[in-house]
Amino acid sequence: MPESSTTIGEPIARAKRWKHGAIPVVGLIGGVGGGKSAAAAALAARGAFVIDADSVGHATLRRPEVVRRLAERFGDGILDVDGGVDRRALGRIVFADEAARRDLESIVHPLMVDEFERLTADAERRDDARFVILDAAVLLESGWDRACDLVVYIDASQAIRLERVRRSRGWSAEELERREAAQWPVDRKMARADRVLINDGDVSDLESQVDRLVAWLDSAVPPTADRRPSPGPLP
Ligand SMILES: CC(C)(COP(=O)(O)OP(=O)(O)OC[C@H]1O[C@@H](n2cnc3c(N)ncnc32)[C@H](O)[C@@H]1O)[C@@H](O)C(=O)NCCC(=O)NCCS
Ligand SMILES: Nc1ncnc2c1ncn2[C@@H]1O[C@H](COP(=O)(O)OP(=O)(O)OP(=O)(O)O)[C@@H](O)[C@H]1O
Repeated sequence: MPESSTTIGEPIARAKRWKHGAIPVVGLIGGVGGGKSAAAAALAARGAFVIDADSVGHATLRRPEVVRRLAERFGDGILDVDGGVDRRALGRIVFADEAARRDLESIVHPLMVDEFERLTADAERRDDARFVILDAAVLLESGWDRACDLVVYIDASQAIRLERVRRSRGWSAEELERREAAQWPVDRKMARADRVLINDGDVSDLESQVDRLVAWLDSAVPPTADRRPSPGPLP
């Protein structure tokens, strides 16, 4: 009997085709409130392993050494009654002052990147994850796209985004503007994307585009230096 390269019952190692392993890491970007997290939830329901950068950021703010460094830099006014970081108070400072935001990012981003790497390695080890989604509004601004294989942009008009964040988060137009001013213009972000999903309709419309995105991702091949996938809407 010919010698088999694998033993029955032994998992067949998946080939490392992408930057981190057998499955691609897909960065999810878009304007504030455009629906990245909604798209990520639909992708998770279709087998994606989702890394939510906002949640990773929130967990980082709970680390005692981070709380201490932030209080040293921004004062005790950013602490809540329990001595944790009051995100509203910190947000008021950093979305009004670029130097302050850069200081916050220099404290939390390196720790967030460590966590992205840890979670990505976890996902690559699992055999049930179809791809990794890194849902991160500031993916391009922070250079995190360099760790991604592909980038997908979730588009929605400014008016729709404002209506959504007003309803879901109680944000004013000024709050949305302050956060947008801290990010690249939407056109610049979209120009970097390999694929664009239009999220101006209802959730079922978004989900049908996510179905097409998943089919496209399943057949995607790693881009090379001289060959990126042609950017544009889904087929
Ligand atoms: C400033 C903080 C305390 C405000 O907390 P808050 O609960 O109000 O907002 P949350 O973290 O949920 O972010 C909501 C949205 O704000 C925008 N935003 C958050 N941080 C930034 C930033 N550094 N630059 C630009 N936009 C940002 C994004 O669109 C994000 O999706 C918090 O956002 C933070 O610690 N930011 C630094 C870490 C970071 O860059 N996180 C964003 C990862 S995408
Ligand atoms: N197609 C849609 N129809 C109705 N509501 C939607 C749709 N897409 C997103 N929403 C809602 O709009 C709000 C903002 O969406 P979401 O949180 O996904 O945006 P985001 O791009 O992740 O925002 P951020 O930039 O702050 O991370 C949420 O309450 C979400 O449920």
